[in-house]
Amino acid sequence: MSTLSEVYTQYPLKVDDIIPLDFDSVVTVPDSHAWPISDGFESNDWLSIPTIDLKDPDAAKLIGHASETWGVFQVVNHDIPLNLLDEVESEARQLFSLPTTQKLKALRSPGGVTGYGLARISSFFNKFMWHEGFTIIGSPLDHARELWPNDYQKFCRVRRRNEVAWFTWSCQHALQLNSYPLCPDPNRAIGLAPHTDTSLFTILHQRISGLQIFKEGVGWGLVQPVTGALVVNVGDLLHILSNARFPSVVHRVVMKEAKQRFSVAFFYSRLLISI
Ligand SMILES: O=C(O)CCC(=O)C(=O)O
Ligand SMILES: [Fe+2]
Repeated sequence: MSTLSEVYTQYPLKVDDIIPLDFDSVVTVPDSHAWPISDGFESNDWLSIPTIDLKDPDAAKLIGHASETWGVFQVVNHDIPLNLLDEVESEARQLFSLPTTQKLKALRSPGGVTGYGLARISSFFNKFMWHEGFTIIGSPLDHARELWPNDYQKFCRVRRRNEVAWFTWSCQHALQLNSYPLCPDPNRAIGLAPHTDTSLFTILHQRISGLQIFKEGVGWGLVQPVTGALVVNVGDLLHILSNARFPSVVHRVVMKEAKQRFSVAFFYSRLLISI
């Protein structure tokens, strides 16, 4: 079986599908980033996805049920310190606030997986998204050195503490930092176009609303941010391994608040333990 890195090397992207817009330099949404108005980005409906307390004795049963019926749920009481989530977001904020020329020093290579750039799904759409991302697999040391030549250790330390806190068993994973800059016309732009994650499952931290889930028979609805909660969604691998018992949830990001939005996603992939 090929690894993700091998597949990406075999199918390199065009550089245009990697370099984000210089968001600070635009006052209107350029045509390249303007999506059809009919896509309903302005809807403010909330979806009441389940919130599960991990200290609840029935948590495992509730997770199974939520995964089958929704493919997505939120968890609270997860024991990941809230100050660590704050610290990771603060590092993301500092990274994305760097001047564009600096960020481009850590640009993902055309056949690469890690570094700064547009979402990998960009090449599947004829419009660009209002998004910039930074992907970490393993150590981000080389990219961090490019971004902060004199102060790269702090970023690596926070990333390492984060990894230790989030990963209680051994598996392949990627950490994705997402930034959705302030947009002059939020109803014409999309943060991330509809997609499913290729992971087994994804764990996401969002503080500001914008994540929407597509629910069959209901349509698009926002996932309400709950302080300290993490959003967990089923990805394609689990969908396949469970013989479609757990649906890989279709989701997107719309521009909802007049603030730059950040999110942190962990993509859990192949488990290295035998089950
Ligand atoms: O920013 C979000 O809320 C979602 C991010 C996401 O879907 C992704 O990184 O795959
Ligand atoms: Fe996603």
